[in-house]
Amino acid sequence: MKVTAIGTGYVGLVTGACLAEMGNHVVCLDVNPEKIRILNEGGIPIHEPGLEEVVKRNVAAGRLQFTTDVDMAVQHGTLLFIGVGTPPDEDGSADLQYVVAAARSIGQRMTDYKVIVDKSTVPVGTADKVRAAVKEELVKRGLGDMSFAVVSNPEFLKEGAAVEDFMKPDRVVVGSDDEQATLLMRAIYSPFNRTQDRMLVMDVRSAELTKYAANAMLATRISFMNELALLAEKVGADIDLVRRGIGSDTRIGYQFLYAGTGYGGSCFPKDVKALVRTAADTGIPLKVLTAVEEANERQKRVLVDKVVERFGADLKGRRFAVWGLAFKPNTDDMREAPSLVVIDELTRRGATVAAYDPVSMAEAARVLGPRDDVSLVERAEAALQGADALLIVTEWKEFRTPDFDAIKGTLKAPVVFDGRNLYDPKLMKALGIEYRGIGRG
Ligand SMILES: NC(=O)c1ccc[n+]([C@@H]2O[C@H](COP(=O)([O-])OP(=O)(O)OC[C@H]3O[C@@H](n4cnc5c(N)ncnc54)[C@H](O)[C@@H]3O)[C@@H](O)[C@H]2O)c1
Ligand SMILES: O=c1ccn([C@@H]2O[C@H](COP(=O)(O)OP(=O)(O)O[C@H]3O[C@H](CO)[C@@H](O)[C@H](O)[C@H]3O)[C@@H](O)[C@H]2O)c(=O)[nH]1
Repeated sequence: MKVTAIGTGYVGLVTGACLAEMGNHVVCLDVNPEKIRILNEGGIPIHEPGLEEVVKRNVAAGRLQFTTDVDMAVQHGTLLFIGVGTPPDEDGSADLQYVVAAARSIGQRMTDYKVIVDKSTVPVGTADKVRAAVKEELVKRGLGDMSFAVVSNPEFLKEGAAVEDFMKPDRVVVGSDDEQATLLMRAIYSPFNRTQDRMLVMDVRSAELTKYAANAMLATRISFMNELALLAEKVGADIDLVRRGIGSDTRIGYQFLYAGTGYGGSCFPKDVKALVRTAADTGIPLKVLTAVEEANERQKRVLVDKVVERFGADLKGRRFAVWGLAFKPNTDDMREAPSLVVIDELTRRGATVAAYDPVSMAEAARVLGPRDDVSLVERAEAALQGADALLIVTEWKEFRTPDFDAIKGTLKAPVVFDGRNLYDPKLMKALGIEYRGIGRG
């Protein structure tokens, strides 16, 4: 099939590459010429395990191309996947300007039947807005009768595992009110659907809400555990044992129950906000979700609260090693990363920071800019030099079994604040390391 992916970010590029891998002919369009230049020169603008191989293979096979040429891209696809950003607006609602712009650019150029697929995370009712924008452009061209469909197909991939998630989805949600479009969606997803039928076809509004419901549920689990971790500390319990204890109940399950430094990334924070906003506008305030967001804001500060408890509120003259800058492992993405709050809170109190991350050093340099109070170092051990304590913010694999002797020998005093509960408190005690995790009373 002929497919166009509009937007070559995490969602658009992964969608385009994975659909090409299944034999489709895919054109990926972006308005950012720099991204398209990198892709056309064989590079990948984001860090995503396995993506480079898929892209290279399909470019070489002539099934995948990248362009800024909107005319060509719109003409090419029968299915046009919109995967552009939907950042939070000032009031927390999703800013739909990029989605609507993409829709208009289709309406301004299409000459035959198209299925326009909303893959971006968008509030209920967006498909109607997309339909109206396309129609308006067609009417301007005197083509008001031209047939097209708008389908909702929210994406559930996780960064750091995007290719794997796309290739082996738990489910493919399709919101469609158009029979022909549903058939085409079934066809495009059939290779991902072979062992069992993973496709859930529903009405458009339910599909749009499903995406927010999934992220909100996962964020709720995390905030719930983070709050419980605060309680565990006070009552002398260990949140990790509590996690195992409840996760073993199949009704609860083990996933997304890790207490930490708060959820970050480009999705949970903005999607929780947007759903809270939609609900408030509708007159159905979501009280649980409002609390989820508040708990998360507090949680991002918990690690520094522990530093303050140990070293005092005035951190002038202190230096801290920070391990982990990306919002989670296996990505270089720092959008809404808890590390940014940790660094801000430490430096605001007068401390200096030496930070290390296995892949997001370039992104960190871009996001943080040149600063006297933050140095980005090339090796984890280098961050420890002259530091009063180590703070672990992201649970990269290479931090799981570090050289504890080196940590002890290099820090000014052996103090570790572990925002991801990577180590056994008993082991740390035995090693003579002062250790503070999350929720380990
Ligand atoms: N990142 C994720 O893990 C993830 C997962 C599921 C859903 N989503 C949702 O998917 C959407 C995209 O997220 P992302 O992380 O891939 O975004 P991103 O910021 O990485 O990429 C968006 C891309 O769209 C491009 N773009 C903007 N307007 C355009 C236009 N009119 N035509 C062509 N290209 C245009 C931008 O230049 C950018 O390259 C969001 O709604 C997000 O909530 C993201
Ligand atoms: O037990 C857990 C699990 C996750 N997190 C944090 O939660 C955030 C989000 O993690 P994750 O969900 O793995 O990453 P994302 O790439 O943001 O993926 C989420 O957001 C995407 C965009 O909507 C969805 O497609 C995915 O299904 C959804 O998991 C990160 O800061 C994690 O550190 C925890 O604190 N504890």
